[in-house]
Amino acid sequence: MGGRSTGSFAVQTPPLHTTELLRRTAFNRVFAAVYTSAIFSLLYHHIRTLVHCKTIVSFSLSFSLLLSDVILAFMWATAQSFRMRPVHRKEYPENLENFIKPSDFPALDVFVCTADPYKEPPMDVVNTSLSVMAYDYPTEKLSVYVSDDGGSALTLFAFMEAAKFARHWLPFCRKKNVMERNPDAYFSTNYASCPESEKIKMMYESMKVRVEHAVDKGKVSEEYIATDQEREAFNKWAAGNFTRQDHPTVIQVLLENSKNRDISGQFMPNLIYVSREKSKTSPHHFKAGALNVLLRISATMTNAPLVLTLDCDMNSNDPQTPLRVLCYVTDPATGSDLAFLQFPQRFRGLNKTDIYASEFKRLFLINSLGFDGIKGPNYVGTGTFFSRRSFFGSPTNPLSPEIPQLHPNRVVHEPINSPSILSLAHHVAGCDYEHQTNWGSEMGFRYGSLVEDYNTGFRLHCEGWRSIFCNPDRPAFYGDAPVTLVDMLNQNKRWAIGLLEVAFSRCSPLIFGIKSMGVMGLGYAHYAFWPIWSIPTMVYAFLPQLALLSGLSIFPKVSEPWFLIYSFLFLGAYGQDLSDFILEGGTFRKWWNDQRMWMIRGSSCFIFGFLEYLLQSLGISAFGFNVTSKVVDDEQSKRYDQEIFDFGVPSPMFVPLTAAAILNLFSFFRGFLQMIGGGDKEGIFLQMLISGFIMVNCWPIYEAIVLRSDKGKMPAKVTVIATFLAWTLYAATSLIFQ
Ligand SMILES: O=c1ccn([C@@H]2O[C@H](COP(=O)(O)OP(=O)(O)O[C@H]3O[C@H](CO)[C@@H](O)[C@H](O)[C@H]3O)[C@@H](O)[C@H]2O)c(=O)[nH]1
Ligand SMILES: [Mn+2]
Repeated sequence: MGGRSTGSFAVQTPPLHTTELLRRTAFNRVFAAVYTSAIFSLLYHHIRTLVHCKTIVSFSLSFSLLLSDVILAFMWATAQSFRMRPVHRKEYPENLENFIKPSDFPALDVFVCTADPYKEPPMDVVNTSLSVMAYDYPTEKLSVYVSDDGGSALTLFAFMEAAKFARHWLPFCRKKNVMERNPDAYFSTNYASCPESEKIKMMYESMKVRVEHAVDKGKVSEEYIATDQEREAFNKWAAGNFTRQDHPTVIQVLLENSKNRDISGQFMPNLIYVSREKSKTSPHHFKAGALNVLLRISATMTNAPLVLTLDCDMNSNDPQTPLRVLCYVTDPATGSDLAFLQFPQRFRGLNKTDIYASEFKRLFLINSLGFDGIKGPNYVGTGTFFSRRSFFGSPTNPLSPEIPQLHPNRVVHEPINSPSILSLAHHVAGCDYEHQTNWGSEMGFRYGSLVEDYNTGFRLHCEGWRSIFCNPDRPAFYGDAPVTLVDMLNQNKRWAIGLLEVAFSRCSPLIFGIKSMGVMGLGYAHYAFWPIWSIPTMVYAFLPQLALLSGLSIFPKVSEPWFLIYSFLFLGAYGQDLSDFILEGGTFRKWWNDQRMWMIRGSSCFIFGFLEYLLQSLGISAFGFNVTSKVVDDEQSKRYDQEIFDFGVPSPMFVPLTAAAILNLFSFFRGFLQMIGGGDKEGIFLQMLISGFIMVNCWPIYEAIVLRSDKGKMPAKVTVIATFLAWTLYAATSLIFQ
């Protein structure tokens, strides 16, 4: 950080940001060395056993254990990239005034994506957008673009209403210095009640009633349409052949910052509704496609150098967030190779011990701190401030877009609502526009994976861009996490498929990634191969138990030194995981639930993701982006708040999970009988430990099968199929293990 001299005294300019290496780094490195030796000795043990196998059965058993442990070792080794150099950063937005005047702030384009008015209620999208429109940022530099992939008049209507409400809401927030600028969140807290706030609340409630009424009816009533201009906009839907998958582009400028003023007389930010052209014959590339259209439309209208991407549920919780971003962006020391700043995904309304581990503390926080000490965190799709330039080639090798109007350096002079701009905007939103261009491959958000966020961040890092992790004490954003098990598993299955698409692509992190960026590539490979976690999970959930049921001992005896290696490897990995978790503000109960969810993912959504990916690769089936529902019924949310697992909606993904639970129970009791009956105790001790540990983890499943009678209990169908599966496995293996 540079100094500044005042008169004859050299005064240190107060810093904009600081970075501190975490204290646990040294320990992490030593521990990694010790743990590596333990892994190698275990692998040696496995290979030795394998060589001495005399039968096919014992060979396959040993081979499965070896394969599982090799995969676990791979996961562990690649995860070390997150442990070698973790850092904490701090920003000091209060010092910003020493460096830059508000009139020199860079412009900011905010992208909000939504895709389905029934899974993502338009009122939620509106709340998210209002929360960023109310940022403490010069309004003439702020634009909010909403992408509606649902192509819904209901969402447009909600935004027409929001534009009117914003005229009151924005000055109110400024005047009262409200921190919570998402009206829904504000009015559900203990806000300071006064005549003015009550008046605004009434307006908010009546807007909500109109929007929800329209959503319930599935159309916008005549009485709600106020002007000819609005009617004209809705006429596009009335034309008859307008469907979600097939419709022309709709671009509606709802607020213009050189024209529209709020009730206090201040100009408003730009607000633009976009629903890109869709046609059944052109691929639309889901969210990445939507974001690229917004990149181009915003280029024609405002072309701000800073771009914030948000999911429709991710609303702002701190109006000063853009100022934190400026702490890095305006600092000359930051360098011109900064592609994006990532804020962690945080979630509103998680239950106390986070039973579905939706917080993803490792993914969104711990590992991001680790990456931050190297080249920076991976992009997680939302809460991300990009430099527009980073979408157009590497830091040293810029790519020119196919038309000059999209160039990231261009300054737009015309008003956004002028006919020439609008016609260009429609042109770049067309579904054939990207034909034979670099969009999605070298330019913009990258295609080819259902986790476009992971893929795009990965490719940017490979190109030589950096990123920064920004994790202020007051969370910058809050989003929604799925509150039913099946929603969570479906979301994670989509991620698994998307990750495998990158893992086995031309630019696999394992080869291309490590070649381009060393240790960072390892971290990316760790994520790409997440789904293969299902292999060791399934092996350890079934194999020792099936062996136990046949009275077969497959692990070292307690008295053998190899037993110590096993114990060290297990306790070491779990212990370090727990300590990372606690050091970053977690609790023991949350950690416990987190490790349980990893077992559950490994034996449900990851296997199914794996299979679906295979089927797609063989051309047998195709998958899409199945949007996570942000609506919950009261009963489900009650169960969630009571921390009860929700198996209510049957899913094939529950079957392996339930089969494992049943099998572990039986094998444990079989082993227990053997032990008290004076059989071999030492030989089956480890198998008993594993079964016992899994059983403790499976408690919610036993409860859901036997003890519960509410609607979230295990569907009988699943229990029957799982029991049959467990029994078949037992019958088959007991023949083989003879
Ligand atoms: O065709 C589509 C599909 C989705 N979306 C939007 O993408 C966002 C994320 O969708 P969601 O169903 O909430 O997915 P999640 O799995 O919860 O999201 C995580 O994972 C996604 C990648 O799978 C990332 O894009 C997200 O940013 C990240 O939060 C939402 O705003 C959607 O409206 C679109 O705009 N168009
Ligand atoms: Mn989401």
